[in-house]
Amino acid sequence: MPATPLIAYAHVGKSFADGRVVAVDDVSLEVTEGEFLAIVGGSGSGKTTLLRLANRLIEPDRGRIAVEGDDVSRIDPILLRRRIGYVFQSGGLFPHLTVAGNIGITPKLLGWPQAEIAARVDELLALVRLDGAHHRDRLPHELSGGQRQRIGVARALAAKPRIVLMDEPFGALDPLTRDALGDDYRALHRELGLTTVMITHDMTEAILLADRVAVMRAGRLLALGTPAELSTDTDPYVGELLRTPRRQAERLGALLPRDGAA
Ligand SMILES: Nc1ncnc2c1ncn2[C@@H]1O[C@H](COP(=O)(O)OP(=O)(O)OP(=O)(O)O)[C@@H](O)[C@H]1O
Repeated sequence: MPATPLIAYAHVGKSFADGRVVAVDDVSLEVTEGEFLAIVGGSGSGKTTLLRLANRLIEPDRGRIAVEGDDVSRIDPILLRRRIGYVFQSGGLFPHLTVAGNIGITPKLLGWPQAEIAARVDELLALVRLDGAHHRDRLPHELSGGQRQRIGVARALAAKPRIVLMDEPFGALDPLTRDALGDDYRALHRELGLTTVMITHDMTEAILLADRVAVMRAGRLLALGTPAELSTDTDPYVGELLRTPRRQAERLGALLPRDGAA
């Protein structure tokens, strides 16, 4: 018997503005355990809406969504969100809470003992490669953008979720930091056995990090597959999305010396 998908969308639809804006249009999609799925697509194609339907930050108009086999409409939204880590685009940290306060917020809400929370905060800081003694008591504005995103990841992992949703987590970072964080997160995903759904605008990032890529356009799921599968997709938009990273790599290859030294 095939394993139950950790997230399953079945014919899900969501409109805004009294039905005038169709954000998600009849999307069916299953995310399997241990999978890293990237959602790509242009601005306004419905990526964030699709992601937020999974943890009930947005409610669907049509269709059914199941998480770990349970229909989400029957799970209390607060309890559901404690089961699913969520990483916001800009870190989404509480500005008045320290790093430790931010990371420990869900365990605290879950009633973990203080000592256990403190130990978990240190463990998570080490996991996202930040020095605990240096960072634990800082406020978010005392951190760099990359450090804030690392704290955002640590906070999402605090209550040991099996599923992590990420909305353009590395989009606002410089390319080197973005690359390092992407690689580090991918390693965490594997080590911790997570199931991850990540929105990105960047097809190169999607190809490098994800097992499968979902392409959204005008609320529809246009294509879904491994990068190799998508590279043979006959849809012109998908073809163009896939060709862009290769074309850029070829242009860079032609412009830069082989060893990368200027
Ligand atoms: N709360 C809302 N009220 C009205 N319209 C909304 C709302 N949320 C989203 N939309 C609209 O739904 C469509 C899909 O939005 P969504 O944020 O899901 O797209 P996206 O692909 O994540 O875009 P981006 O990449 O720019 O973040 C857009 O046309 C957007 O304007």
